Amino acid sequence: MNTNAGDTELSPAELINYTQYPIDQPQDQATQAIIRQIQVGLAEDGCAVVRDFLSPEGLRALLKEAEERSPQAYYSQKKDCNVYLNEGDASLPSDHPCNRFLPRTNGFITTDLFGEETAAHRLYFWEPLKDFLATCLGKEALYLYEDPVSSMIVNVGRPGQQFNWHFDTNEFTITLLLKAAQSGGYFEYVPDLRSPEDECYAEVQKVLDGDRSRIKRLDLREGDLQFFLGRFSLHQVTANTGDTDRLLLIMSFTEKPGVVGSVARVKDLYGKVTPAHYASEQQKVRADKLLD
Ligand SMILES: O=C(O)CCC(=O)C(=O)O
Ligand SMILES: [Fe+2]
Repeated sequence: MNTNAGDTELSPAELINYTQYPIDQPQDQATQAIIRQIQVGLAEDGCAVVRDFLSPEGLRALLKEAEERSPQAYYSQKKDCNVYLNEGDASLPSDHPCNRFLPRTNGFITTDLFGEETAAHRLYFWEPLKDFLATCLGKEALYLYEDPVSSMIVNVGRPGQQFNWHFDTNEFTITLLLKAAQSGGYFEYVPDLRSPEDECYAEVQKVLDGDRSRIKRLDLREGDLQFFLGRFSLHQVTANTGDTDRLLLIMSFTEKPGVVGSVARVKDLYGKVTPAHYASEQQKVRADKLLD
């Protein structure tokens, strides 16, 4: 029984636009076509959008859950962040990307606020979704991001709020836009700005210095699914210039099992850490040696 929605509980397949995207049937022609579309998008610019991925009922249920929880969103005390969302590096010059701090004012509804009874939880833990994403990425398997605070979250962008240029900890993210900003609140990104082998500091610096030549802006609409490689593509959300909140559901996946965010980053962004964060600090699992 769904105690939140007060109406019939929707199955994961009912949350999505299943007729168009029967993703639990990998051999279906429609699924094959959408996999190809995503693969082309990812290869061309590290990002792909699936229009109207959510069913109208699914969008309604997920939005309702997010709106109910948005008063509990966490807003960091620290408002100036670098692209690595870490403390910076005093041994480097002040204009080095590690020491360039920009305003970040958005908030997050964290994973722990979405119990097992929620539609968001059901969708995130739906095995066919994970398998579908792995196929799109040409990987044998994909793993849920095991961070108990930030694996599946909602980014809340109130009027005036923004999220600075940054890289994610986890490799793959899907986002579902639940409520668009009336104006502003654009997702902008630079595909593949860094690679697992190279931080590409000079290229990061150019973006921070205002070079927009490599920047792409996404046309994302409510109910769309965005497929994104956030560990390698620098990205930001521009200021919400409308009068209503922008709400975006984020589900994260990793290449290796057992990835958990760093204590400092998670505490700062999401306001809480768990014993799992401290445990993973001793034995950090990452598929590369990049900063996060
Ligand atoms: O809100 C968005 O579109 C992206 C949020 C994001 O980049 C993040 O939470 O790491
Ligand atoms: Fe991000």
